[in-house]
Amino acid sequence: MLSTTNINKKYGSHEVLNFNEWKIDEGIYWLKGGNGTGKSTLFRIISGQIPFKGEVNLNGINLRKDPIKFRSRISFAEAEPQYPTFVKGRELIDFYIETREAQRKQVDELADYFEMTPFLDNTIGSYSSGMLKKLSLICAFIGNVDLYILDEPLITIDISSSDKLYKLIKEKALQGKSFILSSHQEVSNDQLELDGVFQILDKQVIQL
Ligand SMILES: Nc1ncnc2c1ncn2[C@@H]1O[C@H](COP(=O)(O)OP(=O)(O)OP(=O)(O)O)[C@@H](O)[C@H]1O
Repeated sequence: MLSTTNINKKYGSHEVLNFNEWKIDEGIYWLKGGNGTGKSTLFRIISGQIPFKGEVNLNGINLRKDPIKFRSRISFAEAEPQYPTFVKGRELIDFYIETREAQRKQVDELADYFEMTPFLDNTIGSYSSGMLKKLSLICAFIGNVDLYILDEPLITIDISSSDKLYKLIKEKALQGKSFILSSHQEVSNDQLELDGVFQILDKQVIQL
């Protein structure tokens, strides 16, 4: 479903990633790695957010040749989401509904599911860090994509929200959707049945 070849990423002269091949089939994957090893960088590369050397393909769609189509098949939730503080939650969600051509009913259900509906008419600047994270997760689940990339989805959200997130991931996986998530917290098989665990080590993605 996702394949990468000859990936090289440098910030100035600082080389962060350098590997030949990394592929995943449909499924749920956990990407591990210590602080600063390059997880967010890899996520930004495979979701088409930053320049890099190499090739990325998703279900036959090449990121360089068909960037708009490629991005329409991926959802990326940043580890530390940043939005303009004066924007209301609902306005951000409306933007996603429009750009992702999603059904409002599906989104209303998602907002209810994560108990965010009462806060959607407040500005994002008034949100707690957990509320902000939940809003970013709701946005990531808006629309219909093939691959969800969730960078540290568990940070700042409470246990009940984590359980809800696991449940949602399982439901989507049953519908054929794939997930790559990073987490410094252990992801056990009771919480989520993983199809693979990877780690970034010495600029390479290795399977554990
Ligand atoms: N925009 C940037 N400009 C310069 N260096 C960067 C930039 N983004 C990341 N880096 C550097 O690239 C390396 C990898 O950072 P990255 O954020 O990808 O790591 P990470 O594995 O996600 O870390 P963490 O677990 O701490 O979130 C770090 O050394 C970081 O300082």
